[in-house]
Amino acid sequence: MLTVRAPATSANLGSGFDVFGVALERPADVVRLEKADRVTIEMTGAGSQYIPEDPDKNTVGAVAEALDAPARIQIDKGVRPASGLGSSAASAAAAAVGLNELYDRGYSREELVPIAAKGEAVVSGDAHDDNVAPSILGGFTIATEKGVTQVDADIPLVACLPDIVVSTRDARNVVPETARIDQMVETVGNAAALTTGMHRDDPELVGQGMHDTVVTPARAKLIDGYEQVREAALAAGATGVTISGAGPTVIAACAEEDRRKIASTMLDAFGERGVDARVYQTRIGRGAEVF
Ligand SMILES: Nc1ncnc2c1ncn2[C@@H]1O[C@H](COP(=O)(O)OP(=O)(O)OP(=O)(O)O)[C@@H](O)[C@H]1O
Ligand SMILES: N[C@@H](CCO)C(=O)O
Repeated sequence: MLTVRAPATSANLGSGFDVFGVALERPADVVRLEKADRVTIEMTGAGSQYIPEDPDKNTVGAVAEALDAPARIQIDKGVRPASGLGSSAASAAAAAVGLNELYDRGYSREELVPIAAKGEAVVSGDAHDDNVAPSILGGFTIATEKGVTQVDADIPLVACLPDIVVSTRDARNVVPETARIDQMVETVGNAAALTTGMHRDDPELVGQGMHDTVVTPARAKLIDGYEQVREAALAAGATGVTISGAGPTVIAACAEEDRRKIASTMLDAFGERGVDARVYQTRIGRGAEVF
């Protein structure tokens, strides 16, 4: 029996739609695996009642098939599904790292990223790397068609998850098909600022680079209270605020000393809209760990 802890992740970070991602120190999925004749899946934890245990419908099933690694897989969800915190990716990342070790397949962490992404294809129809890459590698990741670049970074974050469900499929349907040239120029500048900020562990620059006028405004309409929560977090000292992944989690970058105040302010702002929420005071963290 092998145990893997794979972290939640936040994709996009505003200016890096389908490209940027970060691993969060918490929450995380904990997955236990042991060799078996066929794949079986048992789910417990946050939102597990909504997740199919059928290997054809669960992200870990596709990973086990890709690695030709049948196993009894027990998943304890720390990351609620349809959260924007890479819930489906955390399980897939844990399965890829764990089954690779259990069956001694010999893949590097980088090579496991596209394998784990096959699990993501099961739920969103597309094999995105931007959640599985940070969940496997940790830190800040840049996923392009050429592969993944990873940077260790240390930025305090607040992730506020409202009691709203946004599926990745629905959130992808509202993404505009085109952008104006001035929006493209702004996005390139912000993405460059954010990347530099990650290299320097600079929350100011990272927050500045999270601004996005293309995808985020379209998706914000799916999250009741988004604008109010964003404004409240900025007023409490957040250096940048955006939608985490496909939402509904709202994520803020900040200095360490402002994190607690920002967290309670975001909860209050959702509360004022009558929306229950929970908040994670977290930071950029490590990738999947095997115990
Ligand atoms: N192991 C798994 N863990 C979580 N969700 C799973 C798993 N396997 C299949 N699913 C399905 O995936 C869907 C959730 O994935 P989705 O991509 O919409 O959300 P997310 O992973 O939390 O968010 P995001 O990718 O935006 O960060 C749900 O329909 C859920 O039933
Ligand atoms: N980049 C993806 C992340 C969710 O899988 C999106 O925002 O749709």
